[in-house]
Amino acid sequence: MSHLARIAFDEAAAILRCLGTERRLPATMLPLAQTRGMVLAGAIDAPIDLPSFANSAMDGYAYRAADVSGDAPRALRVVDTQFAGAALQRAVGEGECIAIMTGGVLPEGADTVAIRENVVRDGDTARIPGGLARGTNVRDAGSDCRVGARVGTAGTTVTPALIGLLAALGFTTIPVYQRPSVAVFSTGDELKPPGTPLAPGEIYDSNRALLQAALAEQGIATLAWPALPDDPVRMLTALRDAAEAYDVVITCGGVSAGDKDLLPGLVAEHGRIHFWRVRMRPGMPVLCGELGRALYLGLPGNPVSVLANFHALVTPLLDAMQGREDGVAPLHARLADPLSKRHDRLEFRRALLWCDADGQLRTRAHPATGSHQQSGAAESNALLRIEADATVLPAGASVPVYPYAPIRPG
Ligand SMILES: Nc1nc2c(c(=O)[nH]1)N[C@H]1C(S)=C(S)[C@@H](COP(=O)(O)OP(=O)(O)OC[C@H]3O[C@@H](n4cnc5c(N)ncnc54)[C@H](O)[C@@H]3O)O[C@H]1N2
Ligand code: MOO
Repeated sequence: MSHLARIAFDEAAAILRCLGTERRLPATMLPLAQTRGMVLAGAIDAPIDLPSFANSAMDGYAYRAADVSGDAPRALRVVDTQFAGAALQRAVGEGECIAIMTGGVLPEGADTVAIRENVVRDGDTARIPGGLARGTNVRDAGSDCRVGARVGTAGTTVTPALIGLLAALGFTTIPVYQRPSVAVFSTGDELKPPGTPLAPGEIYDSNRALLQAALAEQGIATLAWPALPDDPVRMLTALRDAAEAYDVVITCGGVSAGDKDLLPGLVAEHGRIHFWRVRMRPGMPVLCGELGRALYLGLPGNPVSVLANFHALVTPLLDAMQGREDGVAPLHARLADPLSKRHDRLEFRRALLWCDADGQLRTRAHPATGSHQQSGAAESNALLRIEADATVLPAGASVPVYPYAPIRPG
């Protein structure tokens, strides 16, 4: 087998970004409501001013500021009512005002709105308070964004707030990169689906559920295949089928040094290996290659290795395939306690990440370091990156952290 072996983590991440960029998925126009979490495939400029007309920010009375100069109130004649959604009714002349509702078009001539609660209405007259600056409670045309302004940039993630803005601008469809299709397989004779009885030596397949949930968070739905047995013919048949139909095939288990760790040999013989084993912990035995038309990633079977490999390597690959430029980047947090490590691999340690009362991000490594210890992962919310050459880190040191669950106040 000629392939890269035991490479540095950053080299593996760079290879995956490169493979993902080479396999960038096509752009497509999709209805706005379907695009949350996807990546914009082109720049978007505002086709109109927003708001497109000057309007009232409050329910009240629109008038000319020049008519109520000084601090004394003045009675103005109410000549009309302007509702939101109605075309402009009539102009405001000298000594006049128009009752107006929030969002109503600002009548011609008017430049200021006094809120209803501060106005004394008596039949056809309204006593407007003095002292309001011209323009008070008026939302000018283009005060949100101007026609032609760049409101979306290619490579950025579509958020609910952006969807709202684009809807306000009248868009019904936008260009986004397609999401990759991903097939997920767990492998191992010892695996049983949760909910079924276990024979001695058997365990529940938890990696498939973990991977499916992690992919679902990224908007990628996966099929639930039964776990593959450690049988080369059945493995190869299933993986080849998946490789015909999916952009990425992910397996977990069977990539280390055991007698039944068959995947490196199968991929070398029937596909191509880019690299096998990365100097990281956990997740060291990870395998990356190609099968048929699909990219292939073989994650090790230990559940925390799956979690670390998924966030550190799979996500950047999927991001690159979608042209995402605002994806995974570490935050920096201060260590609450000192940390030490005795090996020379880069380590992703499960950690608690929180924000203290001073607005400082803080982190504390979870004591669990075994890659089978899932409770430590479920209790944590971030992966703390400890560089390969670091042995001791003092309390207060700034460290990169990758959140994988919500950050709460401390
Ligand atoms: N002699 C060596 N032994 C091991 C090495 C090594 O380099 N030399 N590497 C160790 C490391 S590090 C890891 S990580 C594991 C990875 O091994 P595999 O990828 O071959 O995975 P398996 O042996 O199939 O499984 C490992 C472990 O995880 C459990 N497992 C597997 N699949 C699932 C699943 N879907 N859900 C829950 N748990 C699963 C499996 O039962 C094993 O306990 O190898 C070390 N050994
Ligand atoms: O590298 Mo393995 O993933 O530590 O347990």
